[in-house]
Amino acid sequence: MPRFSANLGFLWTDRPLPDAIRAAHAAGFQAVECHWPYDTPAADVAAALSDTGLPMLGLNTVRGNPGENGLSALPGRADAARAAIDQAIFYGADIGAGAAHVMAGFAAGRAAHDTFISNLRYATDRAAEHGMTILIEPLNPYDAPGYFLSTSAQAADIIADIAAPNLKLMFDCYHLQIVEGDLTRRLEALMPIIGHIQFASVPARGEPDRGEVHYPHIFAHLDALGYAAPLGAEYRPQGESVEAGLGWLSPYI
Ligand SMILES: O=C(O)[C@@H](O)C(=O)CO
Ligand SMILES: [Mg+2]
Repeated sequence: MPRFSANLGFLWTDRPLPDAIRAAHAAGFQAVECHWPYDTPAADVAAALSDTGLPMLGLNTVRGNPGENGLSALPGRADAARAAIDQAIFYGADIGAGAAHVMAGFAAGRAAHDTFISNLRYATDRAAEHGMTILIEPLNPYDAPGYFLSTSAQAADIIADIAAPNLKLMFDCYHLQIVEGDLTRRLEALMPIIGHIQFASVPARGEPDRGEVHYPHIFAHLDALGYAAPLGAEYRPQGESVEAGLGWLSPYI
């Protein structure tokens, strides 16, 4: 049976993060994940995770200055990128998070590639000290025009190049349906390097029971492939509340 993680960067954003964790638990999610939890004391997050028994699957490195979307592929910004990596890993270790998503940023070209590789080597080494995984995520060019990492092939090449056992692909079905499609075969092919899977309807990025992707098929197929980790519900609720749109979850709890 598929299991699900509530992405608290998009779900229950109307309340403090510890309360969002409790709401996810009450709704039947089996894990949570977040984007940028840094304004909340780690002890408060850890307490909510302990109270509910939910694991925190991951968090993101900070985006950087206004208008930026990550720092790790930006030439000349290694100090800031590595501070962001350290912050994510230390905060993640304090709350028992399994992974940190290292955000590349808006950049292109050889220097950006080399910078990203260098910062990812740093990140995988630091994360290994805490038993954590580093994730990289291709983003679609409608939501993130100019983002350095935009295809699964580019991510796979980087992962092969670095060859660290704790560097994995964040396969966001929403982004990759837009960029590449063929989700069923692509999930199968990339399974050896996938560290986390996220989903949302396409194109609206809402609940998964609408739009151009038939997620019951994707969820069942992943289950049949033996993928047992919780799948990340990273969507913007389209209705009155998160709870009002959770009909898609009920067959699984
Ligand atoms: O898909 C996304 O946008 C997120 O997973 C993320 O971490 C970058 O904003
Ligand atoms: Mg995502």
